[in-house]
Amino acid sequence: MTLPVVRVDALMGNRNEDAFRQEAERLGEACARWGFVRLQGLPRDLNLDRMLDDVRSFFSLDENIKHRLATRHFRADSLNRYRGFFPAEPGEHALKEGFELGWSDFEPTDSLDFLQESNVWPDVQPYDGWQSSVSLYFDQMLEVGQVLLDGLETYFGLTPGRLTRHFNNSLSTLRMAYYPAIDGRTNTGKLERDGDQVFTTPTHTDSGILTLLLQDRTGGLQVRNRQGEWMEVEPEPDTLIMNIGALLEQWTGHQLVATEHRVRAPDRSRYSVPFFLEPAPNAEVAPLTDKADFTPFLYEQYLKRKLSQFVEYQGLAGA
Ligand SMILES: O=C(O)CCC(=O)C(=O)O
Ligand SMILES: [Fe+2]
Repeated sequence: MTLPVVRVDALMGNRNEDAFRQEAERLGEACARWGFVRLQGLPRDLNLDRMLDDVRSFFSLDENIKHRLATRHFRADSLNRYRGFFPAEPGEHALKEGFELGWSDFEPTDSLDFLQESNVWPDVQPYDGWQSSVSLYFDQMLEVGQVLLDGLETYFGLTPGRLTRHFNNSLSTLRMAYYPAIDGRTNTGKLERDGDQVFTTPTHTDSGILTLLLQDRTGGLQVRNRQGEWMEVEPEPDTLIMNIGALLEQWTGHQLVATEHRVRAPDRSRYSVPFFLEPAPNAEVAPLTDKADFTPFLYEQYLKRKLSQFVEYQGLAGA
């Protein structure tokens, strides 16, 4: 069994209305049934191989350069608590390094509110133009995300803009991730296990709206289907994996599902790039369908509550 394919080109640009409706229906059904989709027919100017090269070159930077970007949880004198680098922590529940960025246009401010936190960038770039290449990828993910939301509006018969309008000034996060190879000497302490398999990202659902995942050719991503069986999502060229987050599940009254997934520990280095599409802080989350029944709230309230559950973010202003 493989995940359904949705063609992004059918949902974009000079679109043919019939093809658009048909693809929006496929997208909605796949998100309702699986919560996971393979995206193909991606924009021509989106260069996935280049992004993976950019990620590998970031993690090959000198350790000191990366550590200067670490968040305060890992580096006491850091000004950043939200956006930045996190090192691998052998013995913990996950085993990966990461570097997280938000919307590239945030200006540095001295506000204590982490929602105002600006990006940090390496003081030595892997190559000239690396930062603009990564920023371009961020903008392209935001655009693909909007195209998909546009399709979901059609699937649910919503007024155009009902969802998409909440994504200007988005709080979306781009994460570059590096999973070191594990071997017999690795401290696998608290890592999740299932039979003889070990997982460097434990079973979870994503918390936001939707995730656009680029993975290299190593493999290891597993998704739990409706029967409760784990299936492997094989890497494929020119493909992104999309999955629904818990907030969109709630927003749609559980008509779309946030599906559990996990990542098996690799025996060689693995690189992946999840882009977590998130609304603007002041987006009002109010029932989207008549199946949804909850009191409206602002996205920033949800985010602060979520983050306060993660030890890395303890002490965030207002969290
Ligand atoms: O690295 C991956 O392939 C997926 C990671 C993931 O599920 C996550 O960061 O939420
Ligand atoms: Fe995830």
